[in-house]
Amino acid sequence: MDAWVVYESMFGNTKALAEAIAAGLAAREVRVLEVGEAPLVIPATVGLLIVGCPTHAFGMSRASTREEAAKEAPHGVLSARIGVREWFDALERDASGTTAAVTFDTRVNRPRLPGSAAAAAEKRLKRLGFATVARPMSFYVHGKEGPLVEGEIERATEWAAQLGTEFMPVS
Ligand SMILES: Cc1cc2nc3c(=O)[nH]c(=O)nc-3n(C[C@H](O)[C@H](O)[C@H](O)COP(=O)(O)O)c2cc1C
Repeated sequence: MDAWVVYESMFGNTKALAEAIAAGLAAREVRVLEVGEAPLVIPATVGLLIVGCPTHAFGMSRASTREEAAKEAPHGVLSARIGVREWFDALERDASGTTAAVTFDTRVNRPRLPGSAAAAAEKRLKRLGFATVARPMSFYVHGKEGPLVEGEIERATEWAAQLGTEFMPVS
């Protein structure tokens, strides 16, 4: 079984976590895919789908929030074409209902700021028939453009290692 890590990222923080998560799943077949490049059908060989996105306006990004982000990125944003929301709009349902799926997001490190793109993404995956198997996870950045709060890369690697042990045991 393979694992896919599909991410959306404007300034690179969510991408860095996606790569850390792939590292945490070491010894398994892992593909890291930018959401604009991610296929619209998840092959049956994928046993674990991990989807990550930045929190924008208390939820998943929209074209308007990505445009806002682009204004603050003179060299352009990484996910310039679509976000996870639009990918879900086009993604084929999981007919088997057995593909394990987990979501994560990035959010600013401000106490009591509500809203999590990962929680919204989990709901969409459930409606698409995926078997959401772990609670949505948030990782924190210092400001809109980052950087990541110290220790978040390591926390992401450890989180992925636990997911791997639980849902993709290496025989
Ligand atoms: C338009 C816009 C709206 C945002 N809204 C929120 C928000 O509601 N809550 C939050 O915690 N962070 C918010 N942020 C900060 C993003 O979560 C942050 O930019 C992101 O986590 C950085 O990850 P990235 O580099 O992968 O894009 C917002 C950022 C932008 C650009």
